[in-house]
Amino acid sequence: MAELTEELSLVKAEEPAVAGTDGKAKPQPKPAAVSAAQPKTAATPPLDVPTGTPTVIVDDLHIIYRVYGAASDAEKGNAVNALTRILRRQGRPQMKEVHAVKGVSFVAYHGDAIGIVGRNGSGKSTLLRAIAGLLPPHSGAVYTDGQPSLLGVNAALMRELTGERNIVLGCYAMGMTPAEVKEKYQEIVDFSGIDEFVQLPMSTYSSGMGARLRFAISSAKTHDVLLIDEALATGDREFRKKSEQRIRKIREEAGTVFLVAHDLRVIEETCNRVIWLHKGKIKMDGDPKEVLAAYNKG
Ligand SMILES: Nc1ncnc2c1ncn2[C@@H]1O[C@H](COP(=O)(O)OP(=O)(O)OP(=O)(O)O)[C@@H](O)[C@H]1O
Repeated sequence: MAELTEELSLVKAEEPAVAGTDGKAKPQPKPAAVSAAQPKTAATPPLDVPTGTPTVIVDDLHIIYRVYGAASDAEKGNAVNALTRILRRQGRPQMKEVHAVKGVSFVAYHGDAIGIVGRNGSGKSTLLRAIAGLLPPHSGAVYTDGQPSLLGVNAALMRELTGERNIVLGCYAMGMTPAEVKEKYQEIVDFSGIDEFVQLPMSTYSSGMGARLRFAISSAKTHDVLLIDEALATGDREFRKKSEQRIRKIREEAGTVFLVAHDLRVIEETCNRVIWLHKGKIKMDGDPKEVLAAYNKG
């Protein structure tokens, strides 16, 4: 570990607070500046907020994916469609648009842990990626106070490297100094529970072990805005309990946490607020018990 830290001390962290993951948001205005531009409120206003100043403002956000070379069902290749296109002098269908987030607005505050629920394809991951600054809005805007860090199931740890190397690299990627990495190393190993596997390449880990290590690395640092996409879903009960405590600690240290998980228990145990997305729109936003009860009803 000591040699590794030394060896890597030459590596300069250029992108602080990336959570060992994949991105960084655009420059963000301070809450005082943005609070004046209060966005339209969500369908149902949150109940258990605010505990502090706004950290994230999502204002009438629309995200559209453009899939090139894709054809809609109506355009798919058959003789009639091909002939129609020839007669209309149109080329092959080139592009399909997927309107994944449709006019979403809400405000998150310091100390909020917000669960995002919704069916497959409702836009949860897209919304998180947009808050992290990884997807440009088609229209509308996202303002964040502080650096959002996205921890996703596919967070950029390297499978061919050992857990040890990934911990060190991940910590550097989050902007820690060599001394901080040394200090945090054992805590990360202990929290992840991967024990002696830390010396083996991550390609030998089960998906649960990989997810636990990613969460342990990312949460070793205090984040202004931590975005977690399903990372806790593969943990066992004991790990979920530990993660819950850590999320609480991040909230106490004045951060804001967003959590996407299909396991509603994780959301209920961890969050003080839940946003229900349906077909790219907010269907409900408020107290976890109320929103989850309505969501479960369908
Ligand atoms: N890279 C992409 N290119 C084109 N369309 C995409 C892309 N990523 C997501 N989509 C589409 O955007 C919509 C929202 O997807 P998204 O992954 O955000 O939903 P989700 O609620 O996170 O789903 P899940 O619960 O299955 O993870 C879906 O219709 C999906 O097919």
